[in-house]
Amino acid sequence: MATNTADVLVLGMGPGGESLAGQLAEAGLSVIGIESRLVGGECPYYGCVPSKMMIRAADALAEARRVSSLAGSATVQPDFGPVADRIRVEATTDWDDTVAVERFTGKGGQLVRGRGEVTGPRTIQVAGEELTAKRAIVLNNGTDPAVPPIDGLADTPYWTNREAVKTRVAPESLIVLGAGVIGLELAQAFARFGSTVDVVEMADQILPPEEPEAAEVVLETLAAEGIAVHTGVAAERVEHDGKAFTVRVGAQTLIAERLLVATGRVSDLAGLGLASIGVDTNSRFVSTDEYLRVRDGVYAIGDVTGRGAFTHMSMYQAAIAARHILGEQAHGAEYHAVPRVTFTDPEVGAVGLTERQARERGLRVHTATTQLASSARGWIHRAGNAGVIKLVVDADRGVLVGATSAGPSGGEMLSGLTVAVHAEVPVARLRQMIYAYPTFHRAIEDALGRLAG
Ligand SMILES: Cc1cc2nc3c(=O)[nH]c(=O)nc-3n(C[C@H](O)[C@H](O)[C@H](O)COP(=O)(O)OP(=O)(O)OC[C@H]3O[C@@H](n4cnc5c(N)ncnc54)[C@H](O)[C@@H]3O)c2cc1C
Ligand SMILES: NC(=O)c1ccc[n+]([C@@H]2O[C@H](COP(=O)([O-])OP(=O)(O)OC[C@H]3O[C@@H](n4cnc5c(N)ncnc54)[C@H](O)[C@@H]3O)[C@@H](O)[C@H]2O)c1
Repeated sequence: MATNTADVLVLGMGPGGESLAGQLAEAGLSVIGIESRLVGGECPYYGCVPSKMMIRAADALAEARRVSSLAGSATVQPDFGPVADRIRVEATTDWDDTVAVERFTGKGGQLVRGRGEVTGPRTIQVAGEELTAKRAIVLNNGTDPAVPPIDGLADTPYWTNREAVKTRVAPESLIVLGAGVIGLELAQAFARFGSTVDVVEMADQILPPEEPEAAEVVLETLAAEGIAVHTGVAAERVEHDGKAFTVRVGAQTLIAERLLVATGRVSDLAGLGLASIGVDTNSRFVSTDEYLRVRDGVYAIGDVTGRGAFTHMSMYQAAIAARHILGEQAHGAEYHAVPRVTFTDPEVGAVGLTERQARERGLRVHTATTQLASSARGWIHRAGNAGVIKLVVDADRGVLVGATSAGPSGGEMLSGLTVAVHAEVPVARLRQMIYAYPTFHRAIEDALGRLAG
């Protein structure tokens, strides 16, 4: 068996792995990146970027449909072709990672293509070769779509996000399993292109981890756009007759041209060989310390750490781990102000704890909510003004520990709230700030005024 040695081995080149490997190579370390599919990972080829291109186009259609209530008339004839072209040509170069590979090798890195398996604290086996790390190995293997064991499903040509972003046309009809982030973002985007959409969610609330008030405003908009959302029910059987899917959900039978499975993600820790370094492979995630160390000389970054499956988390952790590997002064990772945005319309921006999470932690909690539609800007905006701001305060410390901004630009509105939660700015100081008129974010001042104390 051939051997190859480098300072650092990076297993999986998702957004964090690619970034870390590049930083270390530029700093002069020898780095081998190991990637079985595409350098850059899920986000640029199957995730964030293509889905947001779909959403950008779908939002343009929705805005055009709002013209009639504001500015005369507009005729809307959706065509998914330009979106499919943009995804293929601009976003993914037809799912070819040559540019990303050259970016990495241009910094001095070496790429080994193949499925790697950890065989010890310093060794990874890939493509018949045993690679050895002199300084560290970094795990950035990410996740794959989870497919629930629903009777009949495995034998059908269902979509996950990976097939959905490759479609050339919006299906006539679509059933989506899972009303989480992926399910809802894609359900609304396709519906705006003319697909008839049913969403099936096992939990009683859509976007289960988020505030119920935010889920409610999203649900109202989805319903107004004709999307049928079935909550608190599970699909019991799936069939495909060569043309259409039939999904049995309780007493109902749903039929559609396509079925999208968006029921969460999984990582195969056992298949990755992590038992060889003492990781519990029955667990969903790999635990790390504040410098992203699993153990001495082994780091993990990204979705597999279970700290939030977001590109910004993977990149944040990559920067900390890279500094630590280089022996530079590094701040440890903090997770009290993790921002996240669901890019539905209304967008749901959220940071830190929800009210439920804060109460589960035993905090004495005050909350306040305000509806965007009744703010000055919301009233002016009119069509598409649904939204809510919710603040969660640790009453004993007088600081925000969580906040949600659902509405038009809910993700952009989040920035001020993220600063407040991250820096633990006292609520008393936030009340003394000036909020520009008439912005959506001025509604934060209204919510602060509604807080007790
Ligand atoms: C549809 C969709 C939309 C999304 N939208 C957003 C968004 O808007 N904003 C956001 O922040 N996040 C979004 N995400 C999440 C985001 O894509 C991930 O959090 C992000 O990709 C970070 O993942 P990662 O770095 O852990 O690894 P990944 O991107 O999952 O990459 C891991 C890489 O490791 C490789 N790999 C795995 N095992 C091995 C092995 N044994 N050997 C070799 N290579 C291996 C894989 O092939 C893959 O390329 C979205 C995800 C999806 C699916
Ligand atoms: N905008 C973004 O930042 C963005 C976008 C997409 C994905 N992501 C990341 O990717 C992760 C995965 O997304 P996801 O939407 O697949 O997972 P998710 O965990 O967000 O949602 C999955 C949903 O499916 C439901 N579910 C599970 N099994 C089911 C079943 N058998 N029938 C019906 N419903 C079922 C769950 O209750 C849950 O609501 C997210 O957690 C997020 O971190 C982020």
